Amino acid sequence: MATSTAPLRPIARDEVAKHNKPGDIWVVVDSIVYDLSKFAAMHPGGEAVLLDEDIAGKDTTTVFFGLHRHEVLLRPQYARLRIGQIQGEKQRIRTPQPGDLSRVPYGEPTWLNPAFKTPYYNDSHRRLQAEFRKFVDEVILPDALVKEDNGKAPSKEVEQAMADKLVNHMRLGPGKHLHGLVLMGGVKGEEFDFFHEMIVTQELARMPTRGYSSGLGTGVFLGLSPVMNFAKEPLRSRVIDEVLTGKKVMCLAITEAFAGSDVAGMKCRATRSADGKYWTINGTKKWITAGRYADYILLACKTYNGDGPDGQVTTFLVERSEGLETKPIPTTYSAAAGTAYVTFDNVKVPAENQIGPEGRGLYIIFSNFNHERWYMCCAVSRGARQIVQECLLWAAQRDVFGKPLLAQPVIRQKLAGMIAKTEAMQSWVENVTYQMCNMDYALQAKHLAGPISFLKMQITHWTGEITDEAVQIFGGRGLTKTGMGKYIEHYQRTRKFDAVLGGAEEVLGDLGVRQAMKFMPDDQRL
Ligand code: HEM
Repeated sequence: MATSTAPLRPIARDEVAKHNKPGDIWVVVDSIVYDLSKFAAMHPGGEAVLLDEDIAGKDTTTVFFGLHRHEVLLRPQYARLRIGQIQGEKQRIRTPQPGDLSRVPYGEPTWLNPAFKTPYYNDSHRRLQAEFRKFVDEVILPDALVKEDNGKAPSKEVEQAMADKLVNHMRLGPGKHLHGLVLMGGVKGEEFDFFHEMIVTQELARMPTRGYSSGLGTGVFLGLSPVMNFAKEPLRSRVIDEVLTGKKVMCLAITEAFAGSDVAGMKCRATRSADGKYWTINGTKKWITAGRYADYILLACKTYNGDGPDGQVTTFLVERSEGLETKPIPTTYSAAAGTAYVTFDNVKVPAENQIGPEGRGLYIIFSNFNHERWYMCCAVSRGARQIVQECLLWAAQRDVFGKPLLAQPVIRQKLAGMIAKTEAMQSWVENVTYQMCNMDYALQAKHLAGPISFLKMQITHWTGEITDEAVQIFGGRGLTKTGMGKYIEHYQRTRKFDAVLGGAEEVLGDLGVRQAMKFMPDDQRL
């Protein structure tokens, strides 16, 4: 679709050519004639470049797309510069519409390419994907782009719209909480499987707004799962309802300055009151995503004076109350992620807010780790595909040394490696997702902890390599927060989050091998 359907005045190229001097500059971009006479003095790229003899009065389409993203032309303030269209010509460059599938090669996983077959996805997956993509493009993305820049929390309207569309329900994954519900695309809650969940995750991961996306509802599936599986009534139903309907925001607080991957090394502590009616919490938590604006914290800390031995890890639902403070931590992510340093200073928590049995906190936390890591694999592998797409488009539209960048064998070589890794990641994620669909929780815990560890380790490693190559392809633009390479800069700045969070690459590799050794037959020798 063209950038505008409004009829424009037909103008001859000869007429354009006459406007080529200071105070009188016209140019052509994709058949549209722009009058830059007044704008030239305000042009972010300077006035001089527009007065160049190859620019003023000329067709500048190739030069323009070597220097600007297409979206520049769509900004209302620049759309006003249009004065006509070259006689008999049409716009060639389409403006993507909400919900569109990418037509860039490898811009979508193969199951969304009509030429390819898939054993994993059926019509209900396709319906969900189509409706959810449109929803993301129309409702979430505009808010995400603004908030990623200004560092503010996701807007309440977006959170409410997501809740109304049952997105929070879907992000929790398949389960009884979906039964009886009709989800986007008319998908019945009962038929919702891990591929549906993967679609929701991957569609969200298309947004080039990683801080915002992290802050947006991540706490729902990180923090709410333990409440759903281990909390007692009536707390359980109240909190589930409030979080799923968007009334309250939740986060998960495990890591500390004292304990990252070494979860058992935490120092935050809860001491039981003599009458057993409440716990008093003291300590700190660090790198808590969405912590800045969370109403509820699912906290893991060590317990004392309880029924079991002192120093065991127990989980609690902590509500905002006296003595609880959340301070922003500046990270390479946008502040929209709400990353917080949390301090507990004699915070009183009622005994009924204990989640699960005393001393079983590590089990409760670990029980969600496979799902959390698999979620990250789905998201990161989809983000990598966005990087590949940016690079393919850039390499095709950018001219250097008189030819498109793509004409350089070294660039094609880089793209080949990036594409191959992206396809391998998606295929592996789909394979693991298929196993998840066909194993109950116990079998997943037994058989998939290792493969998911390797999957995450390899996906974040490859995505790191893909991002590095992307920066080489974009050059200085890949290090610049605005303009052509802004999304590459964004990914290269934030990519380490995935390699560290949810289990560092090294820890996961080690875990994967140790899990594999559990299955090593003792009756085999070389
Ligand atoms: C419709 C006409 C044009 C508009 C609305 C426009 C707008 C802009 C904007 C908004 C930027 C800031 C960077 C960005 O947001 O991408 C920019 C940068 C720039 N523009 Fe234009 N521009 C126009 C035409 C041209 C043309 C014909 C040239 C030809 C030389 C040009 C050369 C540049 C350069 C060299 C930069 C700096 C790029 C960089 O920093 O990498 N612009 N322009």
